[in-house]
Amino acid sequence: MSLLKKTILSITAQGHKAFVPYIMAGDGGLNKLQPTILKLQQLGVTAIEVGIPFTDPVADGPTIERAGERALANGTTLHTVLETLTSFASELTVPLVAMTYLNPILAYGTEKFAKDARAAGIRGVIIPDMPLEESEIVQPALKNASIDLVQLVSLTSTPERIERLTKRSEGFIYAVTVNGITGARSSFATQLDEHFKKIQTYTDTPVLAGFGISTPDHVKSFGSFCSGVIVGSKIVDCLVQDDWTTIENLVKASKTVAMK
Ligand SMILES: O=P(O)(O)OC[C@@H](O)[C@@H](O)c1c[nH]c2ccccc12
Repeated sequence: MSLLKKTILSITAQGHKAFVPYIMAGDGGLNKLQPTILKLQQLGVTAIEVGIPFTDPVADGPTIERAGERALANGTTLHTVLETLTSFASELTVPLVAMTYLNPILAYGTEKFAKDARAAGIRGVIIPDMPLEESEIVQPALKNASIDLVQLVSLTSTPERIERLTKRSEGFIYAVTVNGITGARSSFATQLDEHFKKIQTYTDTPVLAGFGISTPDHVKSFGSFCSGVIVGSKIVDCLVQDDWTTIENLVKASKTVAMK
């Protein structure tokens, strides 16, 4: 079993929920990356999703898009992100998951990417613009480096597709909670619990909810019917404002969820 999957399952076995913050590497400068990651792991997060800035982030809402623009403006590249992560990889106690579009990986070279990413502490990759049918482009190289390829399941996927994505997803299943792009939201569609429970019937790989989650109450309500949550835009905002209290309260909520 992969480290990522094992890590999440050990959290749920303790009666807690996984909490995976998303950060944009290079937002505020790459010298912020090490202190931010070390502080997040100290707060007890399960894994950290590290975004690689990209010029054409089609799945991203305004908060993450602007964070990416700031990171690109100060010269952040996939290369410099991996180099920075590698410089403190020995201090990592949680697995990192890279969120990147396909182009930067292809430009870097898939074999080299997999090897360097692994040395940087990356144990999973999310590539939102790469359809399942094309995963052969990167999967063999990732497999060689023991890096999971995490699949995104959308609300509008057909049941057959959901089953296929779920069975192929490694590490965890990224279940998207809304139709649309990333960004903090105040409310969600009803009956999402049925959708999430259905996804979990196909596999023992944990299902995590992401998109829009931005309050401790969201963390608790999604956590009541899946294995945990991913929080992006809200974390990115808090980091810009240096608001660690809000981040701490979100993490705490994942440790006090009651299963329905
Ligand atoms: O920002 P939100 O709504 O909290 O959603 C998480 C999301 O930002 C993060 O997982 C992510 C950032 N960019 C993505 C692109 C595709 C899928 C997921 C992502």
